[in-house]
Amino acid sequence: MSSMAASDEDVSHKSEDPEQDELPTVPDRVALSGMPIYLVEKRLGKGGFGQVCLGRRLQQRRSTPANKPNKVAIKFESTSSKGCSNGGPPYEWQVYTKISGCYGIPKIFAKGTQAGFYIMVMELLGPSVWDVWNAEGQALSVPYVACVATEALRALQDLHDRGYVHGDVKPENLLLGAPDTPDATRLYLVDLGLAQRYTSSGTMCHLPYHQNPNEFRGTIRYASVHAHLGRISSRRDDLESLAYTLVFLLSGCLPWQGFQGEDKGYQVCKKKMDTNAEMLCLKGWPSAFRVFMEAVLALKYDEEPKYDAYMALFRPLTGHGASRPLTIFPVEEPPPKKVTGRKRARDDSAENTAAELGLSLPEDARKKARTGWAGSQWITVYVKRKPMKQRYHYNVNADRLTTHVEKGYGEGLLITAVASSKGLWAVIMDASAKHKGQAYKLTNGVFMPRDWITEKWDQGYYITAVAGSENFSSLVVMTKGTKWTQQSYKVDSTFPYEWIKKKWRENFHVTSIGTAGSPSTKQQWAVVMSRDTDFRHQVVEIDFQYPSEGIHYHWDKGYRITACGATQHQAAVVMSLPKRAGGEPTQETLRTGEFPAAYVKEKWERDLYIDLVAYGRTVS
Ligand SMILES: Nc1ncnc2c1ncn2[C@@H]1O[C@H](COP(=O)(O)OP(=O)(O)OP(=O)(O)O)[C@@H](O)[C@H]1O
Repeated sequence: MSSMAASDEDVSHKSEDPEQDELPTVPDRVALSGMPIYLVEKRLGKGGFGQVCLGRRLQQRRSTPANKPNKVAIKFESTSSKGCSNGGPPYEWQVYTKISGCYGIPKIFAKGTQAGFYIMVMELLGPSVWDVWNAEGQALSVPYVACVATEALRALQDLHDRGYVHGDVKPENLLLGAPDTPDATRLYLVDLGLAQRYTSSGTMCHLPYHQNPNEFRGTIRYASVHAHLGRISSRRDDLESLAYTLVFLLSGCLPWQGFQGEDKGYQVCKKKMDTNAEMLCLKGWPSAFRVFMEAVLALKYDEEPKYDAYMALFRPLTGHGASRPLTIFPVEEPPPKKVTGRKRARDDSAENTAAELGLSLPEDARKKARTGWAGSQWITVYVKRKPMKQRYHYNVNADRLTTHVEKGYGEGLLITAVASSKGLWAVIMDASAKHKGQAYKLTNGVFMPRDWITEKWDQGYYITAVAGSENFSSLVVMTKGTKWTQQSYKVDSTFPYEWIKKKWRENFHVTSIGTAGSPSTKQQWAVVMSRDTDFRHQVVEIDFQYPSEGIHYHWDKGYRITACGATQHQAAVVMSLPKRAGGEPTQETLRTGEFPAAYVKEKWERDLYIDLVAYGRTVS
């Protein structure tokens, strides 16, 4: 079973030296009911929670029944291991039972307990693709990697059809068959410790989308960006991990290797977002690898991957007949085309296959997919309201701010949203709130002026909007007469999701988000949470780009955006369900390079008013 966030940057990452291991001593023979006795011989491998040993049948038979072979692999997991759920057998057992017979998954002959171990007797396999990659000088040929691709895809297709995602696709979990057997060139997918259902077991419907930022499962090097961001697993995640695995096997490295430190996962995820398919797939490679990568990176949460089309991309690269490095799933193959100029024709065929199979992304979709460069934009959120007066000011210098705000106050307007871009301020004022008073503070180089905020809290004001600039100056707006009964805020260099979860349990909800700093300084988030709001439930969507997919998903479920903020690395959106169901306001969002002055007037004509504004990273 894999650890929660296994780090695997070291190339020589598996020690097989028994001197260095502190693993519990396993029995020297295994006798499970219905099975012959197996003598336990050398250790074949070990993982986070268990060890796998060779088992040799005590009384060997010349011809053995397929379900009681002479040699097996025996996986031992201590009954007190953390990997065993609620003191019961390892979770992986359940998964193996549910998916038995799946293509490319090793056979399980027996499961049982003996001498303080959960024991699983399984089909004996050979070295992993990682071992082969290492033995071959840390790079594998195109035909070899194309075979790995087709076989892994076929196995994943079957696994996904059974309602499971693997959750940890990587070279170490792709094993060849046992050496010196007819299966020695077959590929198997092992380690189902992180496998999860992505459909409900009863209805087989796709599980609803959800993001739990900070929750990570898998292996950092190969994990999908969605896994890094805590989105619940779906089929696209296995395919993204497979795409990274293929690049690793071909090139010998991935651009995000080498990050260290506490925020390694964050740095790796950011680098993945900053790297597009073209950057990963080197120029001389057949285009199938790039086309596959582009297609899987563009998959939606519940979209069914086009496995057959992906396999069709790689098949022509696997070689023919006996020259093929691995056995691949047999399909009727078209005769090889007669071509002149071999390399060029091969590349064209991948592009053509992609187009025929609907894999090529149209140019506009390509632009929306990971572009490989980070860009900041204005995010404005509009809400439908009864006609009212609204004013916006943008590119406002600190010296001019008071003049604009006091003028608005004179007209009976209050500040409802603020933002900062390139040292200048944006302020939205309108007549929507019927509050009893407002105060604001513009600081110079101090993000969130604690003393002033505390003083205003004592006078019955609550923070209703906040923004920060690159040099940590901040604009804090506090309003009197909200229904809230208590307020708390947190300033942190990473998005404080754990703190938010704790406060949710205390009946607080996020009511404002502000950010400050720049990539050259430290970036900071300020999240304000208030008690007794009108919200019933909240979710957070956070990404290294504007989290459109999550926003649309939650809009459909009745959630509306009620807070948003962005640093120059990430954008976060908080969406809420109101306590009173029904009547959710119409909401629209806009992302623009410049402040959307021209669009705002158009929106006003449709009674859509700016509700929230932020400036920060929206593009990857
Ligand atoms: N059927 C098998 N035949 C031969 N070797 C095997 C077999 N299954 C596993 N191994 C070897 O044992 C190692 C550990 O197996 P596995 O990944 O299933 O254990 P794990 O405890 O779940 O590991 P991890 O913590 O890395 O996820 C594998 O990397 C592989 O080298």
